[in-house]
Amino acid sequence: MQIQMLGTGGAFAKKYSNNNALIEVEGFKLLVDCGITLPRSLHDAGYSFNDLDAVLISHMHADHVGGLEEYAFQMMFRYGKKPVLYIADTLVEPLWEQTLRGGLTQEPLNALSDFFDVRPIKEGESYEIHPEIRVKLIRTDHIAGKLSYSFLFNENFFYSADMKFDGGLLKELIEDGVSTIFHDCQLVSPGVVHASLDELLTLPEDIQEKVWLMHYNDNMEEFVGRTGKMRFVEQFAVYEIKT
Ligand SMILES: Nc1ccn([C@@H]2O[C@@H]3COP(=O)(O)O[C@H]3[C@H]2O)c(=O)n1
Ligand SMILES: [Zn+2]
Ligand SMILES: [Zn+2]
Repeated sequence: MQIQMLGTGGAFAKKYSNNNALIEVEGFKLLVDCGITLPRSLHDAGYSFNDLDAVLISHMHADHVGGLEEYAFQMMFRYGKKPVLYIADTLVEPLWEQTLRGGLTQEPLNALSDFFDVRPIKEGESYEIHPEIRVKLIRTDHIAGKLSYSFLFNENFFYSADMKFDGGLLKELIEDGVSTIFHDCQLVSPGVVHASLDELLTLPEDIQEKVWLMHYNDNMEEFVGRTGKMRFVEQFAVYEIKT
């Protein structure tokens, strides 16, 4: 599968767009998270919302869901379609009640399912999004009292939601055959609600070799050469992931 980051920035980054991605297999395009800057970054990458086949959501922060209102409106009023939305079953209600309802509600439209073809998925179960794209949600720790789910694609590509450092999970994933990890990274410690670079540098080198850093702040260039064996993912570059 191919992955192109439409943005690689942290929530407050201005040089880099929100940390959202496009996964593509055989022409099928899966958007991974849809933040505030996504409508612009999707356009800059040469795509329209109508080019997307589905969206997958990790958690309720605006850099991950803030572009969904425009996605819904464009699909309804410009293209006359309901986009397919994969989301944890536990986040379906919060996405509507706490995030989208204010902007999208209009008589007689007053439910998430009026705008999206909602496909709720359960943590820990494998789902086929496309014959060549399977996803499993792994609940990972981000903010107290807030659910957040990282993604395991095709049993061997781990894409972190925003998450605190969890070295035990990363070691387990590698033991289970994961060969590529895209991980959020707070460059300056403490990480607080993200994995910090210092924490990620405590990983053994054979794991670091498999780690690509994303969701970074505008000072990323100061850290080039200071990330051990880990590499930065670059906005708009296309990466081929062997799965
Ligand atoms: N307890 C919190 C909550 C949030 N934040 C910051 O707000 C951002 C929201 O998007 P994010 O990408 O999860 O990153 C969060 C922190 O920068 C934070 O630093 N501490
Ligand atoms: Zn974020
Ligand atoms: Zn977050």
